[in-house]
Amino acid sequence: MVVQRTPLVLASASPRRLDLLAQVGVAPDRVDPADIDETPLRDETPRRHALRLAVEKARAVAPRSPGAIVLAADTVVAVGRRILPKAETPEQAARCLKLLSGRNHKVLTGIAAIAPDGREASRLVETRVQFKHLSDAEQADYLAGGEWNGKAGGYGVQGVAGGFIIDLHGSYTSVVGLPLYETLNLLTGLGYRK
Ligand SMILES: Cc1cn([C@H]2C[C@H](O)[C@@H](COP(=O)(O)OP(=O)(O)OP(=O)(O)O)O2)c(=O)[nH]c1=O
Repeated sequence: MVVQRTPLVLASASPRRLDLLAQVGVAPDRVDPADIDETPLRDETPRRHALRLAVEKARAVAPRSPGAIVLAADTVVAVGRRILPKAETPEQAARCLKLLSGRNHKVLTGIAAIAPDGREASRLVETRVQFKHLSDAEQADYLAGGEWNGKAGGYGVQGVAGGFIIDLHGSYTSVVGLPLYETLNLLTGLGYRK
């Protein structure tokens, strides 16, 4: 008897998430980004926000992917209780860099998966990141480079900003957008086989 493997759908538009899965030999059968409202709720903590959005993204895509496991994630950068935006303009990125310069922040990534039988699993992964002090010239150079575009908190640890980081406690892959250890556990728990 041939046992069919369950297809995997990645509910994300982030090329980083696809690359991270490829790094561990997971190739989604389909990529189907979720289009949901990502505005934080009033008084929502960064942890709750990242987890809620990951679950909502997975739930948005699951109805159009019968028979598949649907995987989604959400990454948020937070200073204290303050959620930084996903930078879409140089002004937003500049405000983020100023705030992150010379201090600690947290990167919260929520991951969620839904199995074909409707079972749901989710996790929240927290990483503490310490940035060095960034001079005005360093901030201007980084902004000119454009790597901040579309990234939570206006930076990408996998690029030039990797050189800003004094200390990182937690999951590096979670900061890039998908915590691989926890994601593999989640998928395996729902019956996914490579
Ligand atoms: C902090 C940080 C974030 N990021 C990225 C990961 C995510 O793509 C993005 C956070 O936005 P998300 O809303 O988590 O993801 P997305 O909008 O890119 O894709 P989708 O919602 O469809 O899944 O920031 C990095 O690439 N490097 C980093 O160091």
